[in-house]
Amino acid sequence: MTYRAGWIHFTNVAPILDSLILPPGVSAMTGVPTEMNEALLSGRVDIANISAVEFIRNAGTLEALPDFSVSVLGPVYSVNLFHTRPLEGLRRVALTSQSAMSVALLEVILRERGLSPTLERAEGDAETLLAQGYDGVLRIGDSALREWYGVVGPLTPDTTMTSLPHAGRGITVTDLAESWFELTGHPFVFAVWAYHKGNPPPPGLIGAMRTARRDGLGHLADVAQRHSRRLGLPVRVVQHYLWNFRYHLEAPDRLGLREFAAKAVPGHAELKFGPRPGDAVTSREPV
Ligand SMILES: C=C(O[C@@H]1C=C(C(=O)O)C=C[C@H]1O)C(=O)O
Repeated sequence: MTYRAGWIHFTNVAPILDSLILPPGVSAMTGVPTEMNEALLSGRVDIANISAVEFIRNAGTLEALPDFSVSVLGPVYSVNLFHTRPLEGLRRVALTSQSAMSVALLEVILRERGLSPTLERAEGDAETLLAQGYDGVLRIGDSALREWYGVVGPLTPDTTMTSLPHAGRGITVTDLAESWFELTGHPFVFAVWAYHKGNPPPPGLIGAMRTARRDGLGHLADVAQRHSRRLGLPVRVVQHYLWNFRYHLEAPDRLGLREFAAKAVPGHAELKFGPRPGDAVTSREPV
């Protein structure tokens, strides 16, 4: 029987997915985070990189690969609240329906600051929605990265990219992963690769994913070059964006994930991960 994989195909997963060669017996489809969350939970796919908050909410039935994540320590550049008033003055915030994780993260950040603006689902780019009367717009993924650069760019050759939140054109960009770091000092885990307990991916798929990640991270300049053309962004911006991610769900990432789980989904079931590379079950796989 075919094992069905579902991939969120944002640029931040390119260092893993671009050179992935699926082993025989594995199929793949792609979509935005909320589509992949739904596809995994409804059983239309067997494994997917899903919003970490859905993994936490469904921890009773799901398990995650032990060494794969989309995480950052500090700014992420592509999970952004674009706003025209200070956070304390926000009244109406538009939320993208593509994302579960960023909405849950925004709720935690607002709650920690004692803020409770009206949150509404609304689609469109940040500047259009701001012009329509929203004073905050939450955006994720490639379009959020492009819109961030549209607000703060162009970077000059001596600009460093380490001082968010950024502002420009009357708009402030609050990077939610940076807000999380300021709040907790932990990395923020956006995605994990989850599957239903009892239905783990074939070892050949996990091995192929590890090989692809090693290849992608080893050739990051090429990945950045390719995607900078597609995104219409300078190569150095895309390269910085990509090398800033943490793809291995290491101990600090797990700490951040657990901290987020405690804040966002109190009473959740224990988070379960598959065997780590080197454990008996996967010891035949390349690491
Ligand atoms: C950092 C990002 O992470 C993605 C954002 C997700 C979400 O918002 O639900 C889910 C998976 C991540 O890969 C991004 O795409 O901007």
